[in-house]
Amino acid sequence: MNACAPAILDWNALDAAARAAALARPASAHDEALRRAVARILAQVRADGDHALHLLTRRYDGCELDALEVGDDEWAAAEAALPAALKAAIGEAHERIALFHRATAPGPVRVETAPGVVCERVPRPIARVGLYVPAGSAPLPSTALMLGVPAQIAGCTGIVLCTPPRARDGRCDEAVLYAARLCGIRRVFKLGGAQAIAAMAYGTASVPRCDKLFGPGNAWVTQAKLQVAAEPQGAAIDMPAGPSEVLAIADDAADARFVAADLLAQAEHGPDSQALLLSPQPALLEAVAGELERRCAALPRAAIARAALANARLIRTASLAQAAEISNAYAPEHLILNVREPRALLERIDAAGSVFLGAWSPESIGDYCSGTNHVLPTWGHARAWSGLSVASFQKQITVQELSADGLRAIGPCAATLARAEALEGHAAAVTLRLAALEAAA
Ligand SMILES: NC(=O)c1ccc[n+]([C@@H]2O[C@H](COP(=O)([O-])OP(=O)(O)OC[C@H]3O[C@@H](n4cnc5c(N)ncnc54)[C@H](O)[C@@H]3O)[C@@H](O)[C@H]2O)c1
Ligand SMILES: N[C@H](CO)Cc1c[nH]c[nH+]1
Ligand SMILES: [Zn+2]
Repeated sequence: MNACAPAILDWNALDAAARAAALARPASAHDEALRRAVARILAQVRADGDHALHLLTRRYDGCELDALEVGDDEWAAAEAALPAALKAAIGEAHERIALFHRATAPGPVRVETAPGVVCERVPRPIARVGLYVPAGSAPLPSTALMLGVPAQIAGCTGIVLCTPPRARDGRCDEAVLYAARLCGIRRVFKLGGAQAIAAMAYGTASVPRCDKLFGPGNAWVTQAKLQVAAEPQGAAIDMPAGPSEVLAIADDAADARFVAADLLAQAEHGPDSQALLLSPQPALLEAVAGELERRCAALPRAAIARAALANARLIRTASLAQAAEISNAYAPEHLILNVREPRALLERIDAAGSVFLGAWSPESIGDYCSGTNHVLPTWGHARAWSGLSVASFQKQITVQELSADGLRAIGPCAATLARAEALEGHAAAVTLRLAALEAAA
């Protein structure tokens, strides 16, 4: 019996309820008990500031901190301790991520919409941004790059980063610190979970208050971000980036080992990760089930992957086109098109955080170093949200400038529309000037 591999479902034999169940996500980040517990943590930090942060860090991260902020000696020790090969890999990934993010950064736009009427859009960095780098089950220095690089390119000046400290020595992961420094980040706080989000949203004596919070995390982090964003005057958030998800579509050309490895790569993130495979090929589905079983057991994080595979689905579809339809309905964070003609299938895709085309584009490469961002919408939010980019760290301000001729040309249009809305004051701001121009002519 398969301890890891989920059963194979035939989509066209499922009724509507079974189909909905097959695409349902684990409700970890939206559980009512969690919601209440997170609200308590937020209130505690709001009321007691640093004192609450010390207490919550002792309770949830198992360490007693002298100072919440990483000091000079810890920065230096991290730099000294990191192996050269890891520093080089972080540097190499940084370069490619920066290359892609610079190329996709919005620049200023200027359009003359009528003679004498100039409209512009100018990007401005968000001043104070708060980045969250997960480190509960494993520190993720790659996430420090995915947050730090676009923040740096956007020109944000007040960057704060929070990441949970290690229980054994109360220090932050060395690679996270190294990646942060490479992105020009100088203020890192040893805080995790909902308390880190509260600290950055409200500010405390030690932690500066931020205008917008970024980064993925577990259910505590995601729920805390949703709650602070819903408060009046609360910090904005990037997106609800919760437990990792992958959906693969594969045909008979796919290597079952590659497909299974891609599913397990996301399953090992956490017990609430979700992995789906859609294929019209029963033989491939069977082979992937076998590979999942074999490979899951061999992973160091087998227990986590096994728990996540309880949420996994292997689904037989009538065709690749039907697989694309199901994928669009699910809107996965990561979509792998491991098929003979991935570009053709991509044409049918309209909702996914990031797409990986063909046999040689493993999802893990996007997690680390292809150049795209790995902070992506989960939970179906890819229907309406995009992954992080430089634009996420900016505001886009529009500007207009009219010459006298420009106002003469388009002023009557505005006055007519204003009167249609019974806003005579709006119309007067235009017609007064038009009259002044006529008088001066
Ligand atoms: N969507 C994305 O772009 C993306 C990217 C990377 C990682 N992820 C996800 O991020 C998550 C990382 O989770 P993690 O747990 O490893 O690290 P984490 O840093 O998100 O969470 C650890 C913190 O959770 C808090 N916590 C844990 N148990 C608690 C409890 N019982 N009560 C209150 N607080 C508690 C602690 O304060 C701890 O510091 C995974 O789910 C992974 O899938 C998503
Ligand atoms: N797959 C994660 C996003 O869902 C990102 C990540 C970081 N490290 C490895 N993977
Ligand atoms: Zn990953």
